[in-house]
Amino acid sequence: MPVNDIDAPQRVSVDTLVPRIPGVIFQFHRSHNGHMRFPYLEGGGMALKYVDRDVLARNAGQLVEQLTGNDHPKVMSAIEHSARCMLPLTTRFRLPIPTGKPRWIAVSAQPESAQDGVQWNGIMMDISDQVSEEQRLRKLCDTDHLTELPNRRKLMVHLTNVASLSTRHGTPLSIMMIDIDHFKRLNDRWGHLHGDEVLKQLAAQAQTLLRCEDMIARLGGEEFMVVLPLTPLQQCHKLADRLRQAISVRDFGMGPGQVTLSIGVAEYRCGEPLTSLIERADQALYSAKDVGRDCVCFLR
Ligand SMILES: Nc1nc2c(ncn2[C@@H]2O[C@H](COP(=O)(O)OP(=O)(O)OP(=O)(O)O)[C@@H](O)[C@H]2O)c(=O)[nH]1
Repeated sequence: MPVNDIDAPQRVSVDTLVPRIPGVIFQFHRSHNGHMRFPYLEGGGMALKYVDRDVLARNAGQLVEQLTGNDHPKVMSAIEHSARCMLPLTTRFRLPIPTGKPRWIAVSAQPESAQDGVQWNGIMMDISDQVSEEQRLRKLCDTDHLTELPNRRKLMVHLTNVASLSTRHGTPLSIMMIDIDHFKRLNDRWGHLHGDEVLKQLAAQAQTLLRCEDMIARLGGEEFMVVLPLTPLQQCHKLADRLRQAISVRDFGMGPGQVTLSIGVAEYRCGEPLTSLIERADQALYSAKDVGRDCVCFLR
């Protein structure tokens, strides 16, 4: 018997191994007329429990049509692109599960020309835990930990998107720059923890006054910004004043009138750099401070 026989590769049958792996190995076929099927689909893990392999061997159309949200067009376009360019198919989708939350499935497959169409050989893995972790980390990156509002980073991404829509469709877009007046004094008198509480309550109240398509973010310190799509300056000014008023009469545990806001508002000018828009709102905010605080200003 050879000395190193123990290191020799063991013979394991594929039939024994494949059902034990935490994923699925498959062949997927799409014919020229668009008919899709899985001639081979084997593996382990929980995702396979919820699919009928005999049905999928004949017709995978039903499975693809079950996909929710934008997963259906996303998967179809990934298949199309892979078939056209003969490049690897790499995508992810949510597999609906009858008994609970959909599972996130990642697909990676290599295409090859086949009789009557294209065939892919590949793997699918359940990546639900990984996706949950990604979502948790993304939320952490995008959120202000004290108020739980979106932070500056998240707001700038959002503002860039809505400004681009506004330019494309010629629709109005306004922003508010909000700053709490004499916040240092408030902290000094009532303590930093009470200051934190004011920031939290202000954030919560502002959200109740805004529409769901508006976004309020904490830029840092006692400064906030609101992005209001489909809103001209006059309407933004009115809303800012309503917010200013609501805060000025609120108690915050110190008696009314202790917390007031200065707000600068500005409307986006089609195609201008975002820095110009923010600069205008900032200058309007400085004007509000200059004229005595607890008011809303815009630049003429
Ligand atoms: N409690 C609390 N205070 C904060 C936080 N972040 C920044 N601040 C305080 O906010 C205060 C801001 O002070 P200033 O920039 O001088 O502004 P202000 O006192 O509001 O004066 P005006 O803006 O001119 O009305 C500072 O004392 C900061 O320490 C926070 O997360 N919590």
